[in-house]
Amino acid sequence: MPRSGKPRYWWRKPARSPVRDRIAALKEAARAGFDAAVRRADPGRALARCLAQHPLPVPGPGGRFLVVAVGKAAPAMTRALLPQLTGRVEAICVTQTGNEEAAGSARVFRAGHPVPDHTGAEAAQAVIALLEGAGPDDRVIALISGGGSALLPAPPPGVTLADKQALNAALLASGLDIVAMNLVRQQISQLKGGGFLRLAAPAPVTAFVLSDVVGDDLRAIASGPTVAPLGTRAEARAILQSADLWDALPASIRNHLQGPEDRSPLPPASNHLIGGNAHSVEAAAKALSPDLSVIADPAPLTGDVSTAAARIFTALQQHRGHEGPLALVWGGETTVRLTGHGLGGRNQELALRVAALADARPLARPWVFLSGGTDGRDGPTDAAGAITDQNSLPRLRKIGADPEALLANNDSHRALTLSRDLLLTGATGTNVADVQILLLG
Ligand SMILES: O=C(O)[C@H](O)CO
Repeated sequence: MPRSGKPRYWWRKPARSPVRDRIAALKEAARAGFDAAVRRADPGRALARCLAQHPLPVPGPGGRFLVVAVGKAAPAMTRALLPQLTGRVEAICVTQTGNEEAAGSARVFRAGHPVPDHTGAEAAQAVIALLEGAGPDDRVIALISGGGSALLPAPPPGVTLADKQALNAALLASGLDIVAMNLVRQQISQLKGGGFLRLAAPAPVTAFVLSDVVGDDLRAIASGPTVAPLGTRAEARAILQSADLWDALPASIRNHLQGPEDRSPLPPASNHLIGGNAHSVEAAAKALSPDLSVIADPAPLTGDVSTAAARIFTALQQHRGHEGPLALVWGGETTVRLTGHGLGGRNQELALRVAALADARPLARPWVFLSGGTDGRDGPTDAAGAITDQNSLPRLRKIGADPEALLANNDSHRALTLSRDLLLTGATGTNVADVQILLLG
C-alpha cells in the first residue's frame, strides 16, 4: 500500500471523464427520484390510508362481500383488502398480462392491454355474472385503477370483441387525450360509465380508486365504472368525427352510437379517491431535494408529445444559468399521434425529442432528462420510459443510427435501446400516470 493508504491499483485505473461521471451521477439521482414517485403510489398503502378514514360497509344478514378489482394495481389492492373482510367473500381480480403479482384468494384474470383480448372479455363476463347475482344484503367493493378500460371489454349486444379491438386501436393511434378516449369507450360498454352500478343494484357499491388520470376525474379513470359517464353518444360521435376516425369504424359501433341515449338515473355509489399523480410528483421532488434545488411544476405535462418536449426544452434554456445543481419535476400524461410504424411509447418519445432539441442547441453544462410511466410499461414495450442526456444523440450518430429518422418513424424504443438510455423497472404493480425529471448538473 502507498503511504496515502490507497491500494496500488488505484494508480492504474484509466483516466475518467468528469463530465461522464457527472452525467452518470445525475442519471442515478433521476432514477432515485422516479423510484420514490413509484413507491409513493404503493396501492396497498394508499388503500390502507383511505380505509383508516372510511370504514368498510357491513353486509346484511346472510350477505356477502363481492369484490371486483380491475387495473394495473388490482392485485396489490386486492391483497390489501381481502384480509380486512370477514364472512363470505367472492373476489375477482383483473390485471394485465405479465403482472404476475398474487391476489390472495381472488379469481385472477390476466388480460390484454392496451388492446383488449379474449381473456379480458371472459373476465368481463365473470364480473357481469357476479354483479347480476348481487342481492340487497351483499356489499360490492370495487377496486379501480388505470388500465381498467382495456382490461374489461364488455361491448353492448351487437358489437363484437373484434369491433371493440378495432375501436381501441384507432383511439390509441389518434392522439386523443384519455378523457376524450374514455368518453367514447364508455359509450361502447356495459360496465363503464356507471354500467357497473346498474348491474350491481340493488347491492350498494363502495369504490376505491387509484387515479392515473391528470386531474383525477373519477369519470375518466378506467372509464368510470362506478360513476356517471363523461358524455353522451352524440358527444362520442362528434369526437370520432373530428378525429377523422368515424368513417373507418366497424358499422356495429357506428350503429350503436347512433342509437338512443340512456338517460335512466344511476344507482348511488360511494366513491373514494385513494391516490394519484400529484402525490408521486411531490415524493420525487422530496427525494431529490437534499442534494439539489428542486422546482415541482404544478402545471401537468399533457398534450401532444412534441409540444411537451418544447416545453421541457424551454425550461432547460430558462434555467441554464441557475447557480448549482437544479431539478425540475413534472407529472402528467402526453399523447402521441402515430404516423410511423416503429415501436415506442409516449415517455420514450418525449425523452428522445427533448434530447434532439437540446442537441441542436447544446448547453454548456451537463443535463439529464427522465420520463417514465409509474406502471413500468411505456406503450407496448418492456421499458418504463427513458433517461436521456447531452450525449444520447451523439452516441446514436457514432454507431451510424439516424435519430431524426427513428423519431419520424415513432421508433423511440429502438433509438433508446441503441443509445442505452432505456428506463427499465419491470411492472411496478401500480399506475398513477407519468413523472418527468430534468436535472441540471
Ligand atoms: O384505463 C384507462 O382508461 C386509463 O388507464 C385511464 O384510467
